Amino acid sequence: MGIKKKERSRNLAAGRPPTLQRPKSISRKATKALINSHHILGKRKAQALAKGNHAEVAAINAEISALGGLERYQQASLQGQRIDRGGDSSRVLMEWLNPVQSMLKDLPNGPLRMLEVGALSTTNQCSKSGVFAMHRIDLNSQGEGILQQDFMERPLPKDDSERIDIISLSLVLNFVPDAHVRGRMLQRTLEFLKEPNRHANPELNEFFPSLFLVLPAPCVTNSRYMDETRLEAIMVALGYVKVKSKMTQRLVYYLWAKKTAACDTAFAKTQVRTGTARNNFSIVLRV
Ligand SMILES: C[S@@+](CC[C@H](N)C(=O)[O-])C[C@H]1O[C@@H](n2cnc3c(N)ncnc32)[C@H](O)[C@@H]1O
Repeated sequence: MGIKKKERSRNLAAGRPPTLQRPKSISRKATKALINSHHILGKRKAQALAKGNHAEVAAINAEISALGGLERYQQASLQGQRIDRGGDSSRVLMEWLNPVQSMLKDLPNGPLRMLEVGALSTTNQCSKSGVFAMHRIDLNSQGEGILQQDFMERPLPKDDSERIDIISLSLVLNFVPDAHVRGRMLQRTLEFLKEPNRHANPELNEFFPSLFLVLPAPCVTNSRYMDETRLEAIMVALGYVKVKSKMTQRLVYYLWAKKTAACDTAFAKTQVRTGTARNNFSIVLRV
């Protein structure tokens, strides 16, 4: 009996598609180091590209490949989503949406549409909740249910049926190496979201249409060019209002509701803090 059981589970595992296999576990320290190395190489590559230095770009690409490429980076990121390492970030979003979850299950025009940019899994909390029609994209799809697509190249919605109720940018903006592209990415979210105040229920209008944004906490707590005040000023200029926020030692989470049209305010890379042990995370907005 026992032998049969063992065989059955081995067979199941053997038949599992490779994309659904758990990545080999690496230590927290090694995960962090690998992710940091990728971010540094990404930044250097963006600088080399801006200078038109093709030899340097090729050298950096080789370094990225030697680290296992985007694939290995994504595996390291998935490690960070493990329950014992804090769980996936959409858990926080679903907690925030608790007061309206029952309403979301029974909407007259069907489920709200969620676009998850930088999706690594189809089984995180927002997917499992069953309250959203999920649309997942990533530069490098990890498998079925995730479309391989660059958000910056995603075709714009033709009509309201293609517009989105909530976009998730969880640990994506910090992955983008260029501050101008980060700004454009935030501006671009507006082009995909539905118009505000479309629901009969005011509680739903409070939460949607919206952007769920997650960043490593040091992007706002320890950057020379970014703090909470500046991030909020940028988001308000885009027409967003902060509905929820939460900071842990590692991450900062926000839910921003789209409320008004964006205004013509530009944000340059301006120093907001001094000090040597700081990072250079910034977002530049051009109008
Ligand atoms: C650190 S992982 C974040 C994964 C997951 N969202 C999380 O919260 O753990 C960043 C992911 O964003 C993806 N990404 C970065 N820029 C993107 C873009 N322009 N369009 C689509 N995906 C993008 C990368 O390919 C990578 O898989």
